[in-house]
Amino acid sequence: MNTQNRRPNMRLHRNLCFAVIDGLHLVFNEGEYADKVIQQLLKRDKRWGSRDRGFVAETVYTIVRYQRLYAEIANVKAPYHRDDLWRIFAVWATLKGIKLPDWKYFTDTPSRKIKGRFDELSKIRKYKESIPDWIDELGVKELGEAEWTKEIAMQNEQADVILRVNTLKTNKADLQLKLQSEDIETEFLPNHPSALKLKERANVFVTQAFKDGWFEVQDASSQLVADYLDVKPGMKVVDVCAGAGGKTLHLASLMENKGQLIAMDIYESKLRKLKVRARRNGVHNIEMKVIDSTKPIKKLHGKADRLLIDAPCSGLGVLRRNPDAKWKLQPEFIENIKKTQQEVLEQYSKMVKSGGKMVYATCSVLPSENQEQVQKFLTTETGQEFTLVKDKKILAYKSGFDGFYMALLEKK
Ligand SMILES: C[S@@+](CC[C@H](N)C(=O)[O-])C[C@H]1O[C@@H](n2cnc3c(N)ncnc32)[C@H](O)[C@@H]1O
Repeated sequence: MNTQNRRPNMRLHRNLCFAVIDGLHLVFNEGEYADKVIQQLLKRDKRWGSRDRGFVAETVYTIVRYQRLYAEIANVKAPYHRDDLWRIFAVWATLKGIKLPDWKYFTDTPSRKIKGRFDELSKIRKYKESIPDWIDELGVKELGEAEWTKEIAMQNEQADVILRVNTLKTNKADLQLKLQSEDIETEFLPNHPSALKLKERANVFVTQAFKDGWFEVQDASSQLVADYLDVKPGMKVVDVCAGAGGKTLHLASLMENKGQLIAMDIYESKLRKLKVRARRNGVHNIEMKVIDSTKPIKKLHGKADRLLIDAPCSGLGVLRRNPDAKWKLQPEFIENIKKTQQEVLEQYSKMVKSGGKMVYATCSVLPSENQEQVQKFLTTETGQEFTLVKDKKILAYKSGFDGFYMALLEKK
């Protein structure tokens, strides 16, 4: 785990630590999203170099990841007073072996006691991995003790940055060279035909290659979804939970910009983001439709060669990217989202034409959101028209990438 990543030579800088404390306050006490908070924090001081920015981002993320463990060791309870946040920070720094400066926030920090408590609590998974009791129980129930223990440990690791090359504009080798010219080293990933992995973290969004639409940032597991749908140029393809279009853009590349790609979502704001991304990617064949009634769906009944249902889910496969989800998720949300998953399968699958195919995917590792949903769907009246061709369950601890599920179904 991260806490054993000791950095004894690191010096703490006051303004960076203040930024971390402010960020933790916003995430823990104001319920803001960690990624948004970090984005804002990094704009705070233009003089910060990449190391400073890295410190702020990584420290906030790590403390959010290990909130329960650190708060327990620091003996503080939410909502956290500013002094409590400093105590949590001191726990993080002590466990990393960082020498605490003589600032007033750190007087009387009991370093030996902190290490002792850490050793004790590390024997208990819900503290060690810093998860609410109910998520721990759910994980064990769904995946079994052994598998869950490994999976949740991996879900606490920092995720690699993976790019997907936009083959409408370039190829992997040229992208690699172009990034190299901007001091960003990458490597290819076996079994992921469009992926490049960054050897070291870097802000890729400021590169010319990104501005020119040569790549998108997309995890390696997520990149397998569009491939799974087996699209061909010229087809009519519907991406019905398109969001901001990570997978829509990939589908457009695989379709070589030929054919019709309909991106739908219940939120217009998300589709607007897709519009901007599509322009940068040089994608011309996307039509966007907001689902504001059953009408746009019914109009497409029996029309699609391919359908992607990238369903809303618990996100329990992507905690590495969204560590705050551990604290934001609620059991009722998961129960409700499972109902939505059945509904979207039932309603949207009607868009697939006879002989057409559909992929149901989630970024969750829970069988109850994945294979069990597909099995349940296959027993319904609509589902009986489909056969399951294949499915893939990706666990982060086995793959090294996000936890994902995808099932390919064919309409008879
Ligand atoms: C997993 S996210 C999609 C991510 C996106 N496909 C991507 O690759 O970037 C699920 C999406 O489903 C949308 N959604 C939620 N309920 C929906 C519904 N009933 N019908 C259609 N879309 C829905 C959400 O707004 C969200 O954008």
